[in-house]
Amino acid sequence: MTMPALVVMGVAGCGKSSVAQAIADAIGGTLIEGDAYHSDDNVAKMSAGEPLTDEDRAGWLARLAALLAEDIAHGRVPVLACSALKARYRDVLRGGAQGLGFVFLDLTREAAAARVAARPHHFMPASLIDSQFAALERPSDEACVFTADATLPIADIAAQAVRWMQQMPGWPTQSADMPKALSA
Ligand SMILES: Nc1ncnc2c1ncn2[C@@H]1O[C@H](COP(=O)(O)OP(=O)(O)OP(=O)(O)O)[C@@H](O)[C@H]1O
Ligand SMILES: O=C(O)[C@H](O)[C@@H](O)[C@H](O)[C@H](O)CO
Repeated sequence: MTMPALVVMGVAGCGKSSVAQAIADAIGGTLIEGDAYHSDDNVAKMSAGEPLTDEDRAGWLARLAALLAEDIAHGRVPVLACSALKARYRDVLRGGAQGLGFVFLDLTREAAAARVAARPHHFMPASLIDSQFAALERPSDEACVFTADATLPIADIAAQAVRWMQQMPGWPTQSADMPKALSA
């Protein structure tokens, strides 16, 4: 089955936005920054140090699934940065893109906390890191998942992910020419 789109997933601070951007640049894909689609209520909740519930995330995930479907319908290859912490959240996203691939950025709690604490102006407080790990269901036995060591340099993670996508059956030939920056 063709992999029509990719989600870069994991807990806060794992590098979703940075890696998704690097992959989108490498394959000529379209970046979707999932955090930009949280409701004001969700952002206010996280800013106040309260974890989101399944209910809080439901509308957000449905919107992201619709965005994936829309991009694919327009012939684009979306690369979505989205926490997608639970298996059922990933299923909602798959609803917008059958055969959706996932790059899971694996990071320890300590490393995630250090990264989030180092950017105090972001809406996500470091106090929410424990709740991120409590919610996380690792996508170990799901289809089309590449797990990356999130402590590697961003360009290396992106290069590994692009190589993984390129060996997936039916991956569009447009990604066959890997930019020099990622081919080392
Ligand atoms: N592989 C990496 N090595 C070192 N630092 C990184 C790496 N990836 C990301 N970072 C840094 O960690 C911080 C979080 O990165 P980024 O915003 O990409 O993560 P994120 O998962 O999208 O976070 P969030 O969802 O919480 O916004 C940034 O300061 C970024 O520069
Ligand atoms: O599902 C969630 O709890 C959220 O998407 C969080 O993961 C944050 O939005 C993100 O990581 C920003 O720090």
